[in-house]
Amino acid sequence: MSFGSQKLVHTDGTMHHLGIDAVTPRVILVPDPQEVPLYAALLENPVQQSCYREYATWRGIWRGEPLTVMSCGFGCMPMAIAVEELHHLGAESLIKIAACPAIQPELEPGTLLAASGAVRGEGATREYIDPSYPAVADMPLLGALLSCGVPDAGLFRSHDCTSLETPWAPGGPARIARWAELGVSALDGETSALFVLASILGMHAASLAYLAENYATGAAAPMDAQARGRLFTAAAEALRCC
Ligand SMILES: O=P(O)(O)O[C@H]1O[C@H](CO)[C@@H](O)[C@H]1O
Ligand SMILES: O=c1cc[nH]c(=O)[nH]1
Repeated sequence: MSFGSQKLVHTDGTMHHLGIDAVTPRVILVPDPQEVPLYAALLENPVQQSCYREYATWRGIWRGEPLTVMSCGFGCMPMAIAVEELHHLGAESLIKIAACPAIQPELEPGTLLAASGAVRGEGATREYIDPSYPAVADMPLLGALLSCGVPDAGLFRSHDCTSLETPWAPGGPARIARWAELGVSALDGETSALFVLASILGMHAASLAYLAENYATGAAAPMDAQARGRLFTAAAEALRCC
């Protein structure tokens, strides 16, 4: 499947936005390029492949298998570009990992939550396909996460207004309460684009959050080296099983 996606490359063969010309079939995506080396340090023989625009790419070995850790930038447009270009390079399975706020009171900060699907509360994916198209996780990859120590899955809301949908923004608590009433568990900025683009391009995608805070209760947990280790290990093991 290509959905009309065009492969845009520089004259040296590297992808127009990612700045790389090859990738492993399995990729872990992290919004912040500065966090990529922290996760890559958990691989054997980590090597930096490229650092271009907001896309930093490292590769290494996880329990005998090649694995890439790459930044996807913040928000749905950079994520959509990343998925398209990874598709052109032959990537097959993608898991995004990030720290996200929970919005249901029973969700404990410090726990992991996988996305079963995502509200398309952003503009990027509407440019690709009608809003009635679902943003859902790849079922085998989601199942692998749940078998690899992730206790639960729920709906994420991916949106373009991170600073407005907080408990301290004017009108923020009401916005959050509305989504909580509709069964949304957590907020993020990229999962809906990951799911929609992966679906239309025939790739496997999942999204995993470390719940660093809970907007409903005010509770928080540190996003530290131990938290990164748990998040990364669950994603790397799930990719290895699929
Ligand atoms: O783990 P970090 O970099 O905080 O990423 C999360 O935080 C961003 C917004 O602040 C979201 O887009 C989400 O994916
Ligand atoms: O919507 C979001 C996404 C990430 N972090 C936040 O605080 N809000």
